[in-house]
Order: sequence, then C-alpha cells, then structure tokens
Amino acid sequence: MALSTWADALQQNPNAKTVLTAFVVVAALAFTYRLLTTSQANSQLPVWAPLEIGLTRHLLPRRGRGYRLLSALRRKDGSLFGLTSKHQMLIDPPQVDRLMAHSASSISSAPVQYTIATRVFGCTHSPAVEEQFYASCEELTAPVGKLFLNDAAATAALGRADIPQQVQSFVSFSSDPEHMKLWERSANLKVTTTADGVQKVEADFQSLVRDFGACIAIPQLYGRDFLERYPQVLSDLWKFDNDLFPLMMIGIPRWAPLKIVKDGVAAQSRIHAGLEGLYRRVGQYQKGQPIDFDADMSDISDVVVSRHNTYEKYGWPIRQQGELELGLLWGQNANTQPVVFWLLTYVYSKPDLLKQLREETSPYLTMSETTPRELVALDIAGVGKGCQLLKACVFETYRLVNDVTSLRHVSRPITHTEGGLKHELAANTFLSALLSLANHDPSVYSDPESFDPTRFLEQSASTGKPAARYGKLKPWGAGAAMCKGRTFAEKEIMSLAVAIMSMWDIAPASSKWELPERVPGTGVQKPVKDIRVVITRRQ
Ligand code: HEM
Repeated sequence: MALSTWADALQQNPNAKTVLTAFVVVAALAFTYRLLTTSQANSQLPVWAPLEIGLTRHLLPRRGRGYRLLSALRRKDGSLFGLTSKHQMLIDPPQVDRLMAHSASSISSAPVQYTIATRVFGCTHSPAVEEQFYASCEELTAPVGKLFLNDAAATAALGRADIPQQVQSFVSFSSDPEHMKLWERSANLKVTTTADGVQKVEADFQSLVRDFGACIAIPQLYGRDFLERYPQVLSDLWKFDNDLFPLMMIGIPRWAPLKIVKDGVAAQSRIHAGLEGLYRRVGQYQKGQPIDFDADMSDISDVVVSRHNTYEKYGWPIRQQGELELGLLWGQNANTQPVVFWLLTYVYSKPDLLKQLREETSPYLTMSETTPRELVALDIAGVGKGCQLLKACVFETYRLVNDVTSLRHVSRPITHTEGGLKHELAANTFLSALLSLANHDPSVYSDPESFDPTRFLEQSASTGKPAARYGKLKPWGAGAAMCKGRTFAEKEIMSLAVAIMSMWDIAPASSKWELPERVPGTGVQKPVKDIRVVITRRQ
C-alpha cells in the first residue's frame, strides 16, 4: 500500500490510528513468533491469532481503507484471509459448513482447546498433562452434552432451579448486604420508598442480571453447596472474564507486573482452588468417605460425577482437575448471562414490545391471586415452544451482541475449493471461521443496528403462525465442536427473561433509556459501562 494512502487513512478516520497500530503490533507479533517458534512444538494456536481475528472483525465490515489494507491478506480473492499460512481466517459461512464437515482426523478443536486451557484457563502445561488432555478430552465433553444439549434434561435442570421462587427476590429491597441475595451484592443497590409507599431499588443492571443468572445456573452443575461455600466465585469469575481472559488470550505472561494481571491471576487461583476442593469432595462422596466440611453433595450433577470418573480414569492430579474445570464454569456462564442482560435491556427499552411479550408469555405462567402478585409456576417447555416472538428477540440479541468464531486445527492437508478457486490448507495450521461478520452487514440485515425481532419471524408452513427461525445466524459455532450447552442456554435465557418480565417493572434511572455502546468481550460484547435502572414490583 502506498505511503500516501496510509497517511490519508490516518487523517480521515479517527479510528485509523488505533487500527494501524494494532495491525503493526499483530504483524510484529507474527514475525517474532515465527522466529521464536521454529524449533518448538507447533500445535499451539499462535498468540497473534486472536488479535488478527479482532482486527479483521473490526476492519472487514467497514469497507473503508482498513478493508483495503486487509485485502492484501486475502488468498486468491477468495474468502480466506491471513497474515501467515499458520493461521487463516474464513469469512464466508456457507464455505465454513463445508469445511467443518471434514472428519475429526482432518480438522479438530482439541489443540485449540488445549491452548486455551493452558494459556488462558491457567492449566499447568507439561508433557504429562498434554497427554492426559488429548486422551480424555472427548470423554470429558460428552457428559456436558447429555445435560446441556438434551431438551428434557435441560428443562428438568431449570425446573429444579425453581426460577419462580428465586425471581421473587430478584431485588429484595434490603439495604443491608447481610440480608441481600447473593446476586444483589455487587449491583450497587440504592433502596428508596416514595411518599405513597412504593418501594424502589436503583441498581447496576448488568451486574444484577449477570449474577442472578449465574446463581440459577451454577448449582445445576456443581450443587448448591459450592456457591454457598464460595460466594466470591461470582466476582472472581467476572474479574477473570473481563480482565484476565483477553490478556492471556494474546499471550501476556501471567507474571507481567501489571495490577490488572496480578488481580486477575489471584481471582483465577481462587477459582482453581474452589473447583479443586469441589472435585476432592466429589471423590470422597463417590468413595463413601467422610466429606470435607460435611458438605452436602447430594445435588451435584451427573456431568460432574462423570467428569470426576474420567479425571480419575486418566490419572489427572487433583490440582489440574480444578484448573481445567475453570473452562467449564466459564463456558456455562460467560456468554449466557450477558445475553440475558442485553435481551432485557432491548425489551424493556421498547414498551410496546414488552407489552406484546407479556401477552405472549402469560399462558405459560401461573401468577398468585395475592397483592402484590407473585410468579407461582413457569412452564419452561411451553415457553420454548409457544413464545416465538420471545425466541425471535433472543435471536435478534445474539445477532447484535455475539462475536462468534470457530477455531480449528488442521491436522491433515485439506483441499478447499470455492467459486473456482482452490486452496491447499497445510497440515498443522489453524483455521478460524468468523461466523458473525454478516450480522451487522446491511446487505444481509436491513438497518442492522436497530433491534427488530421480526426479521427472524417466518410464517410456519405447518401452522400458518409466525415461527422464529435462525436463518443465516450461527451463534453456536459450526461442525462437530459446536456449542454443547446451547439447549440449556437458550432455555435459561428465555425462562429468566419471562420470569423477570412477569414480576418486575424496570425503568432507566435517568429519564430515558440510553443503550450503552458495545465493546468486544470474550464471546458476547459488553456494555462500555453498566447502566443504572430503577426496579419496582409489578402491580
Ligand atoms: C448464549 C450462551 C452461549 C453461547 C453464545 C455459546 C457459544 C459457543 C460457541 C460459539 C462455541 C464454539 C463452537 C465452535 O468452535 O464452533 C461454544 C463451545 C462450547 N460451549 Fe457454548 N455457548 C453458550 C452457552 C454454553 C453453556 C450454557 C454451556 C454449558 C456448559 C456451554 C458449553 C460449551 C462447550 C462444552 C463448548 C465446546 C464444545 C466442543 O468443543 O465440543 N456453552 N459455545
């Protein structure tokens, strides 16, 4: 690219300088990495890959000068891009499906998972652990699907969570942290009563919703005792997710003398210890031995029991069990809870839509006859089948806030053809499929920044009624390593939204809704800052 074009771009686009700097950093990292790693094991995802993905996500949809800069990385004008052939990005979803259909012996997610387990989740990296990981990773993942992918199992688990009971205390109107629910404690609550006796709570909405969702979900996996014994897991998990995860992903060392890293590593270590303790107690419970603290283990999930058995079978040391398990705790919560926050924010900021949703969901709710009314029962299966507008709202939320990438290792050479072009993907390289690039493309979704759930509603051929359809949306990834928690996640998101809408009125603390800017997160975008809302009981 000519120097004058670079200078032009810098002057005319306020973001160009940042983009250019990021580009130079990525290029330098790629170059240094190549120099340093030629003699090392090379089945680890390159550290520059996440930066390259972030940059591509930022530049490609904008079609400006940055796009032209990026186009220099395009292979033969096709849909493959990449700074090096070690990591390439595929941006066309129909091509992705074809590629992901290759067998696991040609294209696999295991080396990516191992990289993230050791680089990000803090699992000890050693030849023994690496061997144990590859031997056991399929067996460790299989039970997750049994609970979180199976419709009946996911519905039953959410039933056991007793959302109707929990949502009555979504806010408990207490100013004393001792008497607050766990999910209220980080929401910076301010309780007031109006002259006519109406109680109100002002709260940080993202924080409240996120922790409420996590308090519903975590016990379904690890049992109630885990959360009661280690309530700080909530703040530790979000500190890890917000602060440490992105830095570890781009290869910042854990010993880096930065406060954000030190605090993040401390939070991560506490989670490791909490999960290690849990798995020790699971072992004691399984063997009929005395259980530490006499803890109640009767409600731990079959997922955890199966994973414990697999860890034992392959001789995983207890310390590394706790370390690896952070990946599952994170996967269960890091995307789901922020989606609930965004969904509620979009819906509550549109009173007409909120009204429609309350009408649509009312047949699936049983409310008490008391004043104030309380949610007594929730038909989770009915909500999933009958509430198509709500489902379309969930899809529209995914479209707006999810950043979806399927990362894979190419284990055997693959010839990939598209539009008359032929690409040879070499063995021992990495491929990232950027599946959410089209989500903000006006040629795919008109007025892409507006929240319009009707774009996902189609008339059902069998019933003639509107039915929510994913269409081109791919929030769960692609191929065999697609999300193993998607059934549970979607049911959880819908159930929490219905329950909260049925019991609570929520308004902005300032006079009008101002939706926060979104910034990249670790799968779901985050609000640039939390929003303050006022919550009152619905009469
Ligand atoms: C809205 C919520 C969620 C979203 C958007 C989401 C998204 C994703 C995505 C994009 C992937 C990568 C797929 C690929 O590489 O092609 C993934 C993988 C995975 N997710 Fe989720 N996820 C969510 C909730 C959950 C939940 C609740 C669980 C339950 C524990 C879960 C467990 C997993 C697991 C185990 C994998 C790895 C699958 C494999 O490698 O075989 N996810 N998820």
